[in-house]
Amino acid sequence: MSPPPPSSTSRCSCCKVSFGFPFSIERNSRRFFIIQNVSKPKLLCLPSVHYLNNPQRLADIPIFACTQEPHSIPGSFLVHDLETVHQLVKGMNTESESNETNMSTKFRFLDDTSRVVWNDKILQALKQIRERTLTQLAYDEACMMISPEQGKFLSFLVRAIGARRCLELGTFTGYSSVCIAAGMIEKADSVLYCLECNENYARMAEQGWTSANLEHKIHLVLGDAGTSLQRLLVDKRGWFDFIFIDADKERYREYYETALDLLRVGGVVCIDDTWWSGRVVNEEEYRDAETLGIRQVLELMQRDARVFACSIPIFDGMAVAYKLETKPTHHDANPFVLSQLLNHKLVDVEGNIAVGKTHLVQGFLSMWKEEEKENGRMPRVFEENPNSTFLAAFYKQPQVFGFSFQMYMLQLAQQVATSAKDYLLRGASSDDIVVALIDRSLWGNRVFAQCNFHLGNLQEEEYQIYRSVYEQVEFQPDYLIYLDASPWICLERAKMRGRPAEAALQLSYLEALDDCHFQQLISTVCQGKVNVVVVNAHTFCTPQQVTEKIVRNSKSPLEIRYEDQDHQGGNWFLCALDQDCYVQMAKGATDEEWLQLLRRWLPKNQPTMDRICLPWISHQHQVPNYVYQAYKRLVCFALSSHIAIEFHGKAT
Ligand SMILES: C[S@@+](CC[C@H](N)C(=O)[O-])C[C@H]1O[C@@H](n2cnc3c(N)ncnc32)[C@H](O)[C@@H]1O
Repeated sequence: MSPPPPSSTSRCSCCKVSFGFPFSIERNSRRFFIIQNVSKPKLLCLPSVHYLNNPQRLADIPIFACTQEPHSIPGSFLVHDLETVHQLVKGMNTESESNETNMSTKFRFLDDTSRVVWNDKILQALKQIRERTLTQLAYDEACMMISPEQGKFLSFLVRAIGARRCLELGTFTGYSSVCIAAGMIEKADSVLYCLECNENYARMAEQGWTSANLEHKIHLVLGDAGTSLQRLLVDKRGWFDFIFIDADKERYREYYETALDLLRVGGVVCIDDTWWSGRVVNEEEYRDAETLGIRQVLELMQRDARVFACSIPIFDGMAVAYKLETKPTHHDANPFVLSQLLNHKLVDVEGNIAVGKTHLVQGFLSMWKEEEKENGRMPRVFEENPNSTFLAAFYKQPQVFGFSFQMYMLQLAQQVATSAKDYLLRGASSDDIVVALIDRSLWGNRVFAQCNFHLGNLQEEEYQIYRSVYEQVEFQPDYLIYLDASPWICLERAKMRGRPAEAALQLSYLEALDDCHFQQLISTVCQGKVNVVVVNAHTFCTPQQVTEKIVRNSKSPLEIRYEDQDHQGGNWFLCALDQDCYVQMAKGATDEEWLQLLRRWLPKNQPTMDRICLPWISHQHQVPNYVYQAYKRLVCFALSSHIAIEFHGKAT
């Protein structure tokens, strides 16, 4: 029998059965073809890669036909020509259905070996999931499942890298999740997080997990995958061994970027449907959001120095990438930041004296050096350079020089702001990279004035004069990068850099400054007019770390809420620590240490931490100094980690 003419559907003249053969790769990405006119429904599985290569030669397409799971079930077999398919459909070839020798020897080999990991319970559960999905859902929906050979491949990958911490985006009715969980090594803390937004699908998946006896390893996270990923980033950065991306294609690039953040070095990310029935390579005809989404992620992976990636021609295509150990380089972090986020922007870097602002802006500059070569122009740093004799005199006799020094600094800060704005204005229509970085601006100037007022270095009338002049200047940066470190650390750094003018710097002054910075930071975040990025600077932070935070903040701004009433839940902080611990935290803890502390106080079963309640404490409250210092660091840690804060007991 000669092959039917190319069309997306054809009807067999003798048996009147409709075949959904994908003659035209552009039109049909379907992978399963149910032949209906037979006693039991049959499944034909056409690996799309074959018709991608040679869509017209149907006789060359291997067609797997079976009653249950293709390739995994005894009795499935390989059909090499259409004639056999026709015979099958007409019931003329029942013999071959039970003839296992017809099965591809390669697939049999895989089946047998995978049995070690996939026990009968798993196989049975997979079969049920596939059947349930095909019978209970519309055909087009059911086609979203990965194929059995992909399932095995996922299971294999997971086992090969010894994955214990896995994540899946897009769970659907549970087929791929069972394959992944089945491949995970058996440890008490092995876990697969499944992100799915459709509750109906998730319930079906849960049935499958229970039948496969895997429910104890799987944690369902219902909701939008993008939002769930942001929550996971709070405390699961670099944590996952394996991530499978199979949710909405439009957002593949975003998912891939976040997945890389969540993945440990040596971890593997796997992306499904990357061939997309050939549409990804047909740019002229296919510009829909899904195809573009897949194309974008592939383009990114091709030039991504963070991974070793490869494309697997299995089913509708998969891309697999292994996360390499990379030193943060100029190349990693900034192309996006430069072109998409910071270009033509005013970026204000703030923080206490000696917290590491200059270190950071210099880091930014060296990161941009390559661009300078290409563009002939480069981001500029603007900073105040006060007269060092005057500065030293102020540190020695703050009450004498307080007002005059503050007004002098205000005038310098205004000049700096004007130059930075001019620079941006001049470069407004330029294609060059134009970023104005300010190493402390009017924002910080105001903090200093307020602090000197509180310390009695400025009189009431003097402070009023300062404020009336200050308020005449309009200044609003696009980004405010706030570096937080304890006053102890700032003092040590000031001593280390050994500027003569700072020789008389006192811890009490740095503490008072820290307090005023903190108050102003909270109120700036609450006002929500400026994009604030908070960074834990207890160790010098790199431009790459800051860049990551900027990217993150641009997607979801920091959040602080107030509750008028005092709330029991917020008081844990005050009774949580012993004195040693407070002192240690007050001096500056790493993000990891803060996380450990917070985890001790969270309900055991809460998988992520995205909001904390805290009592509102200010320097007026009667708490020991070390408690207050630790408290400020904790708040800054939460902001730097994108944990939303609910303050209790503070009037708004
Ligand atoms: C292609 S299917 C996944 C198939 C599944 N991996 C399997 O093999 O059975 C895509 C799934 O992603 C889910 N999904 C789509 N967009 C999502 C989003 N933004 N957040 C969470 N899930 C999403 C859909 O509801 C659907 O269940």
